[in-house]
Amino acid sequence: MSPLLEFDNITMRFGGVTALREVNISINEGEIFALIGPNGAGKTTVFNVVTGVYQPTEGQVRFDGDRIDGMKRFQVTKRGVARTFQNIRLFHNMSALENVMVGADAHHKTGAIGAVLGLPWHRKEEKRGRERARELLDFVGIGKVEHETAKNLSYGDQRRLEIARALATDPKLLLLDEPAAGMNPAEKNGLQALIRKIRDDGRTVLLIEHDMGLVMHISDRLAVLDFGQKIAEGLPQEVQTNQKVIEAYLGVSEDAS
Ligand SMILES: Nc1ncnc2c1ncn2[C@@H]1O[C@H](COP(=O)(O)OP(=O)(O)OP(=O)(O)O)[C@@H](O)[C@H]1O
Repeated sequence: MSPLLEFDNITMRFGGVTALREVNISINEGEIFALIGPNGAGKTTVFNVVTGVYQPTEGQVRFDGDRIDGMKRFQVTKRGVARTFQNIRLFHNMSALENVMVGADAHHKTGAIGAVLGLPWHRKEEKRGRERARELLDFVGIGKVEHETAKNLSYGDQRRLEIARALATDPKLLLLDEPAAGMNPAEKNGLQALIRKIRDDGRTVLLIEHDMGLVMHISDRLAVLDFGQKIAEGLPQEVQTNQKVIEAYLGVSEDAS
């Protein structure tokens, strides 16, 4: 089986800063794959390279068999990649339902003209969009608050809403940037179940997460970045006992032992 996402020797430089150095990552369809590493290791840069925010300085990114490095963000979205952000980015004064409907707009066929003229095709599409948004809110477990303004939702529900909005583009690959940040233990358990449900629904999940309990529990495989380099990759139990990883996290230099 060919991988869904491949990072082939990716280097990303910002002036004098090398955020990623010759990184190779290969993620299979249907996996829950985690990216971990200390602050500033390059994790968010990986997301930004995948989603077309940055064009890598060197290397290629392949998604579903095609090169996507150099594509614009909306092109990458259309190919089937969606993401959430470290800091929640919702339309705070819109309802939960509206937030998800906006997320689905990337896939609508009729544009502004259809909306202004009230064309039947557009009305049909809007109705379908509303139904789909409802399904997604139910799927992530917040169907009951569809009319609630986003800013009035609990923190955990806002995170779920962000996920629903990302799912509205019907992605093959969902990127989650620190989805458990700021969650209490009950919310984290719920999130874990939701991530599994997303995978069981036929999607692939790539997540950045600092909560090691969650990562070790939920990931099929993970990769560890440190100062822009991949220092380890494998099953959770393999990575957990890897000496390089332990040193990166504890900040022990190689010649200190
Ligand atoms: N647009 C940019 N311009 C300059 N430097 C950048 C830019 N984006 C990232 N960097 C640098 O690249 C390095 C990696 O940053 P990145 O945000 O990817 O790390 P991270 O692992 O996501 O960190 P954190 O866990 O703190 O979010 C850092 O040194 C950062 O300052």
